[in-house]
Amino acid sequence: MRIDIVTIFPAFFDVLDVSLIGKAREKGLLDLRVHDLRDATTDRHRTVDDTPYGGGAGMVMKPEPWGATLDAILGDDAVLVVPTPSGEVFRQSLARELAQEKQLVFACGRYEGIDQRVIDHYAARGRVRLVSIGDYVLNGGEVASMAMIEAITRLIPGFMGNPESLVEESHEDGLLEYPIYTKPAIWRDLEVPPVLLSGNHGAVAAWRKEQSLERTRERRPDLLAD
Ligand SMILES: N#Cc1ccccc1Cn1ccc2ccc(-c3cc(N)[nH]n3)cc21
Repeated sequence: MRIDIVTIFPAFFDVLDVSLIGKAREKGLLDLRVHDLRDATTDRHRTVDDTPYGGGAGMVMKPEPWGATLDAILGDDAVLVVPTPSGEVFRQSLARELAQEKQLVFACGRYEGIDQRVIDHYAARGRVRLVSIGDYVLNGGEVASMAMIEAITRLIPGFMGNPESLVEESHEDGLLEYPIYTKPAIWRDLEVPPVLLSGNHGAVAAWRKEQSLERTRERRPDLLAD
């Protein structure tokens, strides 16, 4: 998979050189490129924003630098992902869907957002997804893109050392994951549930399923509503 990130803060993504994403890049599983939007500006001040038509507070990102940058990097079957507070909510199902794509391009806006004509132009020529990571307002698209990139890339075959660990995670089966424990068997007078020490795999599986259901009922009843 190829992932392109367009941002005015390219250094924000230096962290993607480490951890599993860094290893996936070394293994050739992931071709990740970060682009500085200001490199597509043509004025001395490398201007990327201007005042909004119709008035109002804040600044709007100019369309020209976006057009020049996206024209240069968008492949024919790329998906342009635009983080925004006013998008569809990012869930595990969308992470799984986007993990199947050949190229994702993340457009990280700042200020009050990107001139609408950029979205309209590329939506008329290809696939654009406007995506929110939750009902709260960030200062830009970088944090949202980082969260989505981590959720997506960990689903790429060969990315995680132990693919089994992906199966029983929260949200993979529509439920929250069960409680987990490791040694020691007793810690500060707190014991590990005896079933987990029983060696009875069937009983362990049944207990874990019940725990997932109970946890989901308590914390996220919305996930159980049809
Ligand atoms: N747009 C906008 C906007 C609108 C009003 C006030 C502040 C902003 C800041 N902003 C600029 C770019 C941008 C990108 C994504 C988010 C974002 C995503 C989620 N889930 N929350 N916030 C915010 C972003």
